[in-house]
Amino acid sequence: MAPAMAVSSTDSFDLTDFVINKGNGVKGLSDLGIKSLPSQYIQPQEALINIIPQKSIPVIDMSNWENDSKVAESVCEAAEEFGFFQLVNHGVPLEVLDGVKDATHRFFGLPAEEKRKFSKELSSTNNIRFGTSFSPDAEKALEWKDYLSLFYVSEEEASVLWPSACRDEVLEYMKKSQVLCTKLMSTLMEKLNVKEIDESKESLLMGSKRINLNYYPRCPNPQLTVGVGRHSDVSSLTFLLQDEIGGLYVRINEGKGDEDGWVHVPPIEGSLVINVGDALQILSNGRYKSVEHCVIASGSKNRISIPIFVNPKPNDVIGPLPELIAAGEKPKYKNILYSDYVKHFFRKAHDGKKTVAFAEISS
Ligand SMILES: CC(C)(COP(=O)(O)OP(=O)(O)OC[C@H]1O[C@@H](n2cnc3c(N)ncnc32)[C@H](O)[C@@H]1OP(=O)(O)O)[C@@H](O)C(=O)NCCC(=O)NCCSC(=O)/C=C/c1ccc(O)cc1
Ligand SMILES: O=C(O)CCC(=O)C(=O)O
Ligand SMILES: [Fe+2]
Repeated sequence: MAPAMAVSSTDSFDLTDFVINKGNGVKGLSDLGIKSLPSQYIQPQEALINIIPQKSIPVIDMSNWENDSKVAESVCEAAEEFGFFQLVNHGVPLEVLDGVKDATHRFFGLPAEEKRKFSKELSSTNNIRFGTSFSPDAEKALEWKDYLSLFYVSEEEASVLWPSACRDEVLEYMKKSQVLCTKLMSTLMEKLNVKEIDESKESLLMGSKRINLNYYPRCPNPQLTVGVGRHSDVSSLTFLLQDEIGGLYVRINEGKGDEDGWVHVPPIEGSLVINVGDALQILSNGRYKSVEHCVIASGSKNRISIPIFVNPKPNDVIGPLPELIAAGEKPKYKNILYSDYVKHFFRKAHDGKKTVAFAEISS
């Protein structure tokens, strides 16, 4: 449980009650105009990062996708080498991206009592969760982020249960990004000699979707905390839309001495950031790598981001694809029920790339 706290100026203030139970979130704290960071948000030194300013992740222009096979080649290379890249001219209309960003601001602008209706405690379904930090019960230090997480089941369910402040725009964004998703998955599979995405592959690669609306309000001491701690996603692929503020960092050359460090993912108007998640790392037997990333807090601006996590279905068993094993590869991962993998991820605080060890075959 997050420790009970006292804001230095108001000793009787119960932070857990205000932020978590009452649904004010860190946005509520920021809106109070607090001048210093409450102690619960102070992260240990190792959570803070060594930044390499001269390096970056690839930016790929997809305008020539149909006529130039080099574009698809760059996507596969970026997924193998970096696990993270940005796409421009990707075909998802810019109005749709703007629409979902506006809708995110609209949702977080609602009064706390309205947002709290979607909290774990009050929501009528586990498929919708408004919350703060990542896993407050498991964390030694809290993260400076509020979120709304929506697990997609059907249009019908969404139209009844999702918040009306953002529902239509979120659904439109999910729908309009589907073509891009299928294109990227087919290309990544072709490179592994998996020629056809049949029904069972479609399920493993993109059988379920979760979309998060993330809100990182202005923070009084941004360098002492994090927006999101170091983690890799448990998805197969993540499509991330960020606003113009910046703050997302990706780890490159993990474990390679001086080269090991973090690079910024600069906001590019109209772009989408794509990253490989643990499920695709496991399915590809390590060929595509999920990569650690984190978000630093901003001292001056309220930032939003909107990841679509494209995942296996919760009841799928994931493991290295049979085509790879048939071609003689030694499996690096066990077969594991995807929902068990995700529960393992959600049960602990963010801890870099450690989740994937849950599926590794020990040598
Ligand atoms: C196992 C799931 C996740 C939940 O199943 P459930 O048993 O019906 O639901 P529960 O509400 O009992 O959730 C179990 C636990 O998971 C956690 N959890 C349940 N959703 C959530 C939730 N959106 N948020 C953060 N905890 C949650 C939460 O800890 C919760 O415990 P508790 O708080 O005690 O109820 C199930 O939906 C499932 O298998 N989903 C598969 C598809 C899926 O969601 N994949 C995850 C893609 S998300 C991803 O790649 C990255 C996400 C991410 C997110 C935040 C970050 O900072 C960084 C990364
Ligand atoms: O806000 C961002 O840029 C990234 C968020 C993220 O990594 C996540 O939600 O998994
Ligand atoms: Fe992430």
